[in-house]
Amino acid sequence: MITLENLHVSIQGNPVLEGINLSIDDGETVILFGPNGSGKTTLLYTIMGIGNYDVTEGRILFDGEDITNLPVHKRARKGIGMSMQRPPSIHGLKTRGLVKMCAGERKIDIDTLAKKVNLETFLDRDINLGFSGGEIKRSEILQLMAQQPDLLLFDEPESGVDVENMDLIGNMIRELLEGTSEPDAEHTMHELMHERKTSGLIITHTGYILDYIAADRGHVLYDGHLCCADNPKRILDHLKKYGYKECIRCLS
Ligand SMILES: Nc1ncnc2c1ncn2[C@@H]1O[C@H](COP(=O)(O)OP(=O)(O)OP(=O)(O)O)[C@@H](O)[C@H]1O
Repeated sequence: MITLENLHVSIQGNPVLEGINLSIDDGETVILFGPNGSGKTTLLYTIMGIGNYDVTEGRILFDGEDITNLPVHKRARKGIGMSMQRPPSIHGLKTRGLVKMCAGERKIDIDTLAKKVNLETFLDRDINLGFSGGEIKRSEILQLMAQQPDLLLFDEPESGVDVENMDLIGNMIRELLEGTSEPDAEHTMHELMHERKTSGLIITHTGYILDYIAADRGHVLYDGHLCCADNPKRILDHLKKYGYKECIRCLS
């Protein structure tokens, strides 16, 4: 699905990511931990192609194609979608309009989708304008439900979300990653899981999202370097017990 090869990224001449190697296969979900300022958001934005991030070395392959220099809309069309930590408000663009744009050529029932995330009364409001933290996250999920990307990037889906909204958002993220298929006469659940193509890369500090999804692998991004590859719940337990300072020992 996606491969990052020796990715070096700078912001205004300052190196932020230094030699990231990461592969995410079809249907795989990867969790990214890391202290504040370690470069996690930079990594997701660089994959999505948003902002002024300079890839100074290395490349990004999506389904085998080099997308390192593609603009964001082309990456979105190829099947990459992102939920930002703090998406901007857009004056003059209604939520309904943006959701429609996200769907592209796909036929969707916007009102029915909006109902699933309790946003049916928000469709005619300017995107994110005056939305609460939880409403912004639900709006991001709604856009992804319309887009149906093959690779989902989530930047801290739990931030600013209360427990009830976390339940809704967690379940919707699981649905986006794992689909809604139920086993039937022809397909076992095991077969359905292996037919799954949607992949995910999810940044989390708290790990709450791990209560909702079956993540395959976790990594820690420390000071622009990727370290640690393990079961994400085990990484989280270690981080709670020993903090990020232990990561320095793995890097050295
Ligand atoms: N537009 C920018 N201009 C200058 N520096 C930036 C810019 N964006 C990010 N940085 C810097 O790059 C570094 C990595 O930031 P990034 O947001 O990727 O970290 P993060 O790991 O996502 O942090 P957090 O967990 O706090 O969200 C930080 O030192 C940040 O200040």
